[in-house]
Amino acid sequence: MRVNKGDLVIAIDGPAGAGKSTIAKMLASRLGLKYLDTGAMYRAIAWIVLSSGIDPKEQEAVKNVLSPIQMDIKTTQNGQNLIYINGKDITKELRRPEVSEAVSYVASNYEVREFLIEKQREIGKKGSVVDGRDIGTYVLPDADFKFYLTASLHERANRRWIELKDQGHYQNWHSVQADLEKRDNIDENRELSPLKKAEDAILIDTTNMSTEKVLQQMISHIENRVNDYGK
Ligand SMILES: Nc1ncnc2c1ncn2[C@@H]1O[C@H](COP(=O)(O)OP(=O)(O)OP(=O)(O)O)[C@@H](O)[C@H]1O
Ligand SMILES: Nc1ccn([C@@H]2O[C@H](COP(=O)(O)O)[C@@H](O)[C@H]2O)c(=O)n1
Repeated sequence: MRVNKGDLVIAIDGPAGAGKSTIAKMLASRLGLKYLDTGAMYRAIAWIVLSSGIDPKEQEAVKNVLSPIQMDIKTTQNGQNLIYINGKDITKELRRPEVSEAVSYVASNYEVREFLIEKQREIGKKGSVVDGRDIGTYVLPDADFKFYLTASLHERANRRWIELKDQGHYQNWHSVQADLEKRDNIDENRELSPLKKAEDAILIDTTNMSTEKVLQQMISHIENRVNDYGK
């Protein structure tokens, strides 16, 4: 384990809508670590693919969008990651339904993963909470703490439906559930670093837990191990 508390690396993985980014942001803020949302990075590539009129399933065409891209990530005061492509902030585009629909196809592309994973390792290697699908298994396998957050599909669909409604996007509840299920299915079955719980990750089923309770459970685990280590 990294000796300095400020250097800790914490990986959070799990299926879509499990609460990873909500919890990762809260944890980073409580522990004074930086937060990295790797899903936003894949979404940014998916947005570029769509904006270029490319079919997200066209592997060859998708990889060609990468070479002219300069991706920069900044973090706001409230912990949100802002994604800049060639100097332009595209963050508000990333949660569009068409991006959500395309992103898992784009994320199955070998070159896309290589391109982003190199950046993720560089940013996440010290003092960070990183959320995604393959952080504990592949991106940062030597993370000090690994958590795998999940919740029932029904509960995740409820949460996402409420979130969209609060943002003024009224979507059919069944289509929200179907989107999550489809994305999980592609993410779990792709060849390169699929969505999977790392063997040494702590599984937390958040179906009936508040965000505060999830956070408390994670913090107690971290503090117990950090304190034991210091003895
Ligand atoms: N324990 C919880 N109880 C109730 N609502 C929650 C809980 N955790 C997260 N939420 C809510 O569920 C929604 C989805 O959470 P969040 O975006 O953090 O999930 P995610 O795993 O990062 O999703 P994705 O992988 O799709 O980006 C948000 O509206 C969030 O406020
Ligand atoms: N480490 C990761 C993170 C994300 N993905 C892909 O991006 C999609 C969007 O992620 P969100 O967390 O923003 O929902 C996700 O469904 C994956 O296809 C990934 O492959 N690896």
